[in-house]
Amino acid sequence: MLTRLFLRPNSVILSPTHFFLFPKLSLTKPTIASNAIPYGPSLRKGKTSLHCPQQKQRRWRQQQQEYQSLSGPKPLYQCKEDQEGEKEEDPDDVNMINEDDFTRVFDIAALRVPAKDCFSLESRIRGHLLNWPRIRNIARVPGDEMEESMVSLLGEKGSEDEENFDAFNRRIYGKAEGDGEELSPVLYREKLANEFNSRGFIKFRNLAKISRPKRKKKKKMGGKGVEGEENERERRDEFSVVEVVEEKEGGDWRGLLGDEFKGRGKWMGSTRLLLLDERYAEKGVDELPQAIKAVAQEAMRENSTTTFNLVRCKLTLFYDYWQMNEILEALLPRDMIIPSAFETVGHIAHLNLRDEHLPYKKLIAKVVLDKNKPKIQTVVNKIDAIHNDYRTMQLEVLAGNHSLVTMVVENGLRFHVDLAAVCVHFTCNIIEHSTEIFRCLFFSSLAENQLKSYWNSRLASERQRLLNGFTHNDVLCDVFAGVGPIALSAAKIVKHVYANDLNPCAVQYMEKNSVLNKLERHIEIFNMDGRRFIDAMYASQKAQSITQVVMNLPNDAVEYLDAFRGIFKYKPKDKAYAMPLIHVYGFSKARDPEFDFHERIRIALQEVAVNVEMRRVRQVAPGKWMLCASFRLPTSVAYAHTMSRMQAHQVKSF
Ligand SMILES: C[S@@+](CC[C@H](N)C(=O)[O-])C[C@H]1O[C@@H](n2cnc3c(N)ncnc32)[C@H](O)[C@@H]1O
Repeated sequence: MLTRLFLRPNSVILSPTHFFLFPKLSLTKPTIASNAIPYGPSLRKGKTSLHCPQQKQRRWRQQQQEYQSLSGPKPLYQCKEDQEGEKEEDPDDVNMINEDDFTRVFDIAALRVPAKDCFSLESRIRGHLLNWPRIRNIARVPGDEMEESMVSLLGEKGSEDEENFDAFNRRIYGKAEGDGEELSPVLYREKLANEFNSRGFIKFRNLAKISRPKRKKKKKMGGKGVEGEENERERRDEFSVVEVVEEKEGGDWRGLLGDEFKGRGKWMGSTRLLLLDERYAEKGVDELPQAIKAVAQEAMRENSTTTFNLVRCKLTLFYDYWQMNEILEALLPRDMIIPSAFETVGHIAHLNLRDEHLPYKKLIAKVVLDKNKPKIQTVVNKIDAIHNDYRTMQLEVLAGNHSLVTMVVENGLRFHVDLAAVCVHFTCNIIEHSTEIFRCLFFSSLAENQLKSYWNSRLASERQRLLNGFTHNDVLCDVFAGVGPIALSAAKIVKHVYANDLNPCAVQYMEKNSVLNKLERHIEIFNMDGRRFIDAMYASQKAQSITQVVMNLPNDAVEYLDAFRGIFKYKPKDKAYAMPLIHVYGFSKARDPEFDFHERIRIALQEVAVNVEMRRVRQVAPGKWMLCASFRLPTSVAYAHTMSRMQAHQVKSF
């Protein structure tokens, strides 16, 4: 999977000496005058706060340290972070990110409205609401919540009679309906029995549900059950807090909207805050737009008990609120390109940092990790140029855990990919190095210096397209199968698959993955050179059954097409063999990539393949395309008696 971020020069104005040290900037002043700042939330706006819990904790730690230096003996309690704080400051140290410095407090205004009306009001005045990304326009008011069932027991707001409280009393203490006398235990049990049937409560449906929770809904972490939803809500709310700092007296509202808008002396029912657009932060009631007043008046007319209040609020956005690019913009030097994308393989994020990023690699990785948890657990970066035939390069774990064994799920199948054995650095081959981030990985451990396995998440949709062309009558040959994303997915569809790869580790993983996905009976796996594999397949009885061949080694696959020359040369010509449909991948930098690729196919086959279906898979670098050509093997090639120049060369050198 590719995660895209913004690609733009860093626009934060920081002094060069402060570039990395955004956290060391003044905590009390916004970094830039807010009038120069665009609309919406920004780290360059708002106030930093010394009153949020994290800030308090930090100050407490500072005080502890001061105390230590003054009084000599260490305090009895010293937290782990304090101990770590004694280390010398390392610019590479990921702890350089001080999350508190990303806390911003914004003064805003809000309408305090009855909870039951908040959604309809929100949709009617949406254009005047805050509408900040990831911040809900409707906020809860801590302390004035009451359960719906409790409210219905207490009765409608404003009703003066005591009846509802009697009913409430009766439910709790088991009093009789009319006289309020307490029931005898026998009568009370009988009354309760009437309220049950065999499946649970009749009157309290919700209680009945609680008493019989559905098992599936009991999932804990991230599940979509009741608990999962609650966790999700908590998580979503963690990055921001809305607090009411001042309630405007209702006098103004009374003048504008009627007598009901008076101060909140007693509990008026559950309420919600409708967060108003930032431009109304300092406005009074009479300065609010006519549209808001009209909606309030109308709601008032419809229900005389409805009340509205204009309140001043503090919206605090924490480190968790800001997106990766915003944090990096603030941390990295001015004019530096913000790392724009990373590739993921299971729980691992792979960065391809430029040289200029290297001094900040741990910082960048920490932000990537923080902002993509829990899916991403490890962040790695290429640390060396591609330097051999296999175009291997070394990767370095920058942040998170060092586990590089991961699992990728594609097409409902699970694929184990072992990115390295034990060492922090590991070698990985890529098909082609370019300015673009990371293409294909052929991972291997440094210790063994051999390929581990290959995975390219970017080709998932291409693989799907290919799979759509297979039917259960097909027999497939995957010449360069890797750990088997095409071969194993196809094994679910087609009659049989013959899969091959030169890399023994890839083959080992392909075998493991076939067992893991219970497909071992539908696939036969080989470990040999692609050209030999084609020869072996067509020299055997399997030749007649093969209907499709996939050749996905984009740098070289086309050169292997010569292996198809003469595959049927010893077969009787009168027997009509079905020619396989070949899907071959390749790169082209030519101005006309399709023509160029067609030419290379023609040279390898020494024939012109007709009806070639050519498509551009994706652009892998500026001016460079990955292509896929699908064509039926020409009969003249299959029955050819002359060898291709490449085959002849091979025989000679052998
Ligand atoms: C681009 S990967 C394709 C893997 C798989 N088809 C996929 O989509 O993930 C190419 C694979 O070809 C293998 N390979 C490279 N040279 C080979 C050769 N001469 N014969 C057979 N396999 C080879 C590599 O080990 C690698 O796993």
